[in-house]
Amino acid sequence: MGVEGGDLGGLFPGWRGSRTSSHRRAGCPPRRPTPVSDSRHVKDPTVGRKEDHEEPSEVEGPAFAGVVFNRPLDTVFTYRVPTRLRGRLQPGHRVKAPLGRGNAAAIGYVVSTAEETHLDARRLKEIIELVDDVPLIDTTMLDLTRWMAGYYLCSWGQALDAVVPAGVKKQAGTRLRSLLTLTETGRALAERLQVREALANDQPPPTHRPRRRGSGPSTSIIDTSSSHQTTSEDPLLKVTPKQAAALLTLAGSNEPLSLVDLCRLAECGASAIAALKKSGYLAVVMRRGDTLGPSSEGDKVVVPPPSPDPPANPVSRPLLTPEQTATLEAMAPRLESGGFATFLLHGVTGSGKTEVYLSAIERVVARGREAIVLVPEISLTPQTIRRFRRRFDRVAVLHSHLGDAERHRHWRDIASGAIQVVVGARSAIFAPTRKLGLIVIDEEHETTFKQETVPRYHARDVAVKRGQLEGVPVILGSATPSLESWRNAQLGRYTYLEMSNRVESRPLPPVTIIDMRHEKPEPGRAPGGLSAPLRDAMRRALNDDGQVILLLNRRGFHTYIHCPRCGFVLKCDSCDVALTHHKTRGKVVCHTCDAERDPPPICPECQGGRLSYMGIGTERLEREVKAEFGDRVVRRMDSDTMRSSASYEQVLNSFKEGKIDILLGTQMIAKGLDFPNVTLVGVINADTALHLPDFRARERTFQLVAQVAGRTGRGQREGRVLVQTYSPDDPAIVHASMHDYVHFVEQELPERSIRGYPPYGRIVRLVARGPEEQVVRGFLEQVLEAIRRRAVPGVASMGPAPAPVAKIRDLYRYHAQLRADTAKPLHEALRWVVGEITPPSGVELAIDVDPVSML
Ligand SMILES: Nc1ncnc2c1ncn2[C@@H]1O[C@H](COP(=O)(O)OP(=O)(O)OP(=O)(O)O)[C@@H](O)[C@H]1O
Ligand SMILES: [Zn+2]
Repeated sequence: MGVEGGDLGGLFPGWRGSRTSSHRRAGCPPRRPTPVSDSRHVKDPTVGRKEDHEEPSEVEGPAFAGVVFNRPLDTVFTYRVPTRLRGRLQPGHRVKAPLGRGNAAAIGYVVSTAEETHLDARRLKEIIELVDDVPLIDTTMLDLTRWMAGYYLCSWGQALDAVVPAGVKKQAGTRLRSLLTLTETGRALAERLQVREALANDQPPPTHRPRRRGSGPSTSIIDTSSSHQTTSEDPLLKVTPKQAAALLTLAGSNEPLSLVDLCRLAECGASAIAALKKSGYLAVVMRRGDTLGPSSEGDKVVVPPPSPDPPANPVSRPLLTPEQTATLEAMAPRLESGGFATFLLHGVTGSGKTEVYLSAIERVVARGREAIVLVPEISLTPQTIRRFRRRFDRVAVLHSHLGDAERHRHWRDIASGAIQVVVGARSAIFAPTRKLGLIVIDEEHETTFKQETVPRYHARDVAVKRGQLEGVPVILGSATPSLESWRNAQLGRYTYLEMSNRVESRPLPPVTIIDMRHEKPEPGRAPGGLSAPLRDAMRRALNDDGQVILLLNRRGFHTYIHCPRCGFVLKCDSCDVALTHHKTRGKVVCHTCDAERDPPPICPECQGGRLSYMGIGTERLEREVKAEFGDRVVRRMDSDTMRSSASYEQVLNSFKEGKIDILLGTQMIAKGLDFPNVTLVGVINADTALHLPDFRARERTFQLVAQVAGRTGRGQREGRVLVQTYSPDDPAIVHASMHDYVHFVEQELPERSIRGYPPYGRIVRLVARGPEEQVVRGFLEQVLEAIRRRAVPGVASMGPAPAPVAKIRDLYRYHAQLRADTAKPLHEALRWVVGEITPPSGVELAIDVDPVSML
């Protein structure tokens, strides 16, 4: 597949298909499906089926369509559009079409239509049918996905498929119902019946209504067994009274009716209907309707149910601080009259960034526009959602745990223009808004905006591209911007806006570093747990009726199990990862593949040593804290305890109401939370990410510490922060403790620059994985050799080498890196890999452009 010449647009610059059914000739028409077989031999029962009951008119609409598929094929396939679909089929439609040697029907996306093709039309295959009544994708999304395919080195079909949620593709929450309608002959007969009735009742006969088009956009006739009357006998005489009642009922109804409804309204039985169908008076149409919630039919607008929190009227808006006002004024021209611009809003924790987003959105909503707000999944807290729901009537929240049907309904509501604000995680950037006016990315530095499966896109960067395509402003907000965004602001690509003060001039909390190298391990206490200064500070805060947050970014009880006699470390059987001891469950668990087993009684290696359990995770910390502060209410928040969003919401509510004194947990508690009574934040181990083999390890550490420190001192009361570390001199820790982003950046950037790492250079990471180590390695070596042979100027390559996590789920992993000053040469060096390179069986190759994970 994909072996013929020709290119997709963007990545594949030759492609210039026409987007509309204009009469423009497709400049370099897409390739035909390979291998080309005469469509007359396509053995598909649906081909040539009589699908429409509209009379054949002169055929209108483009005769050819370019279609892409969710496969790693960098090809736009040209198909013939069958007569019955001409004029209906549009770019953005999903279609079923024969693909490949076997001509198996595959679902693809129409990306272009054309009147002509330079290919031999007779040899082209024909589209089988439309999958959806209306196009799922608009032209902006076609452009955006084409850009994604080019930038992230995947196929256009793969990018398109990622944009449409599964629930929408499956049309979850709706089902096809078969309904009955009159055929031509049925309608003629019904009209005669009406006349006969009218005459019998001595009334003027009804004027003949023009024939309605039986099929709306969501209707297709599937059974038109219109075996026209051949008998010479007048059919009027053969119709029974019950059949007549049924015909008259349908003639009087504006809509097709279900069998049940028709029988009820006409007071007839199913046999009368069956007879009418058999005589060709009735036909069955399929129509899609909702199975839940407010119904929608065809393309009617569905207004969602009111939000659970009714908008507080009048909405209480705080008086904006001077910095907030200045920020909004700087953005005002774009908010009020549109146009693309990217604003980097660098505001310290608690400076009121969210309030700025809300006010900015109000301005675009006021002029009838919509906004998309992206937040990291863990920030989709009830607290955040409530703030949006209070200010806007129609908010759609796109959680990752939405069911398919709900997601489908949100999608339709958004597409119908019924939603003002879409708040969601990464994939909400593809929300099908009608009149987009603003995109906001909160916590723009977060790594969760990067998708780790194909297409490996970064939602922040896609957002900027979408803003550019749609001509709308984009706000990137953070207290700790990514170095990429910082540099883009320095280069003038983004407009830099700063808010350096907390609201109401609250001070940023003082941070104390505790050097754990000098903390003496006390008998009975976990080394690396609560230090004496932290215990003191906790006691003081609690005695003062303050609340405490403790961050430890490791779950489990012991984090490391080894044999002191032979040095053996207990690892997962399937992954190159040390196992964590979960004491409550009584298991050792792999945090990579989730496999768990009983802890071995003795060292499995030397069969003699007793295993020693080391390290501290949140489970052990919880026990320590409870032992120390027995009279206090302690809650742990990590993915082991927070199995549902309900438990998350419940804990946060209790904490807010002061029913919890000490909240401890992983990064889940580090971000976005806004609780005024938190007077102490303790970081148990600031170094968990510091020594990872990742050039961003320092940046991540800085961000985490600065963000969690920002959770205190947010109310009337002052807060303080204690940071336990074994690396007290590391710049990430030192600068975070001084809330000094700028100095951190100034010292970090030169190191990146010297090594050619982002934000100065661009990276593409290749990861190959497979069950046999030598095969994986050999394959990646071949790929790199081929890349090196191409010798694209400016591209440096490194590797292959075993990935830092060398095995996951029994698959060996090798990685390699390509680097260049800009993205272009990297694309050039790698573009051919998509669609052309076939890894050996069992081996997969991931091409990760702008990777955020290096492990
Ligand atoms: N102008 C204002 N006057 C009074 N209170 C305000 C104002 N703006 C925001 N606040 C309040 O200050 C607190 C912090 O604001 P907000 O949550 O918007 O800050 P933030 O910068 O988004 O915080 P972070 O990045 O730390 O999560 C909130 O409780 C908010 O309601
Ligand atoms: Zn594992």
